[in-house]
Amino acid sequence: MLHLGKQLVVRAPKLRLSAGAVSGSGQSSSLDQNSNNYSPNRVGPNLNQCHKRLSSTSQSSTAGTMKRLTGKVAVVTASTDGIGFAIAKRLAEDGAAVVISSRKQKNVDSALAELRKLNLNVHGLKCHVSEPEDRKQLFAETISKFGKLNILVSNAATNPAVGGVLECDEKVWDKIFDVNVKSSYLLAKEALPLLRQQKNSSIVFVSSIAGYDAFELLGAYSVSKTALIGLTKAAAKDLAPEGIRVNCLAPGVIRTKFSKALYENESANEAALSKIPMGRLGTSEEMAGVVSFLVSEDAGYITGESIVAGGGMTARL
Ligand SMILES: NC(=O)c1ccc[n+]([C@@H]2O[C@H](COP(=O)([O-])OP(=O)(O)OC[C@H]3O[C@@H](n4cnc5c(N)ncnc54)[C@H](O)[C@@H]3O)[C@@H](O)[C@H]2O)c1
Repeated sequence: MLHLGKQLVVRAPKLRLSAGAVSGSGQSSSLDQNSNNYSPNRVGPNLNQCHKRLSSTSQSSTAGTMKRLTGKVAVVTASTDGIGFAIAKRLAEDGAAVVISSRKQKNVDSALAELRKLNLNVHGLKCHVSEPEDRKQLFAETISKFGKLNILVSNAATNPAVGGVLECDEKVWDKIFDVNVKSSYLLAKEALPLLRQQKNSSIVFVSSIAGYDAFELLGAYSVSKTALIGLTKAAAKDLAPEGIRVNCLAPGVIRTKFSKALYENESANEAALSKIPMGRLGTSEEMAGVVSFLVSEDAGYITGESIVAGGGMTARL
């Protein structure tokens, strides 16, 4: 399966999809329960203390989960829609100040309005990730608005054409690699001096399940996503001694406007679902939850990892 940009392709036996044309031929305590005599007052002081400790641990971890990113500042690219928007929203809900961006100012404005209605602490600007001046401005405004940077999420991606990897036109290849890979590397490189100034900084690259097993009609895109998994590992090793963690999210098939051709077409939808053991598409919010975990201190000992969130699809690889 796969999505991308204006086009979407599901890899299933004899199935081909694109946004424009779809065709395919188918393929309480256990003591409570176990003893009628149980009562906290009758089990002695040690167990009572244990109960108190457990209950205070669970309260504090709940509170920590609710606002686990308080005090952090995050930049999320391509974050006015889809998975990027959900990531920005979730990081802000978890307490971070978040800088959103997109290639179009009007998309930035409407996303900011939506997030601010929720009382979230956000700033936004136009950023085409391949433009050096835009990237420079992204970090400059992050510092002028929020004073620091702790988290970079590189989410922008493109796929201008479908086809097998060796059928890919050189210009298309360059465009895919420029946006998906080179911009991710440059964003990380340019964010690094800022991330180095903070404790517990981290980077998340958004790859794809296609990075593990190329979608046949999205060859170059898939290879670009494989490169991000490699970039994650290489950068993680370099930065681990400094305490900067680098991880990767590899979504499966996620219900965004780019996967519309799937869920709006019955046979395409069925073919896609047959490839997903959980029997449904993922949601942007589920992807955001993984990123929120990866950039939080709950993931403090995790670096160089790519987390597949694909409804069990990798179990079939
Ligand atoms: N939706 C899925 O099924 C799925 C599956 C696997 C991976 N992903 C990845 O998740 C991320 C988000 O995907 P999505 O489904 O929300 O939609 P998407 O894949 O289209 O998101 C990519 C976003 O990047 C933006 N973008 C493209 N070129 C840009 C540039 N030069 N500068 C700035 N922004 C640019 C696009 O406008 C778009 O909003 C992407 O990296 C995508 O490859 C998505």
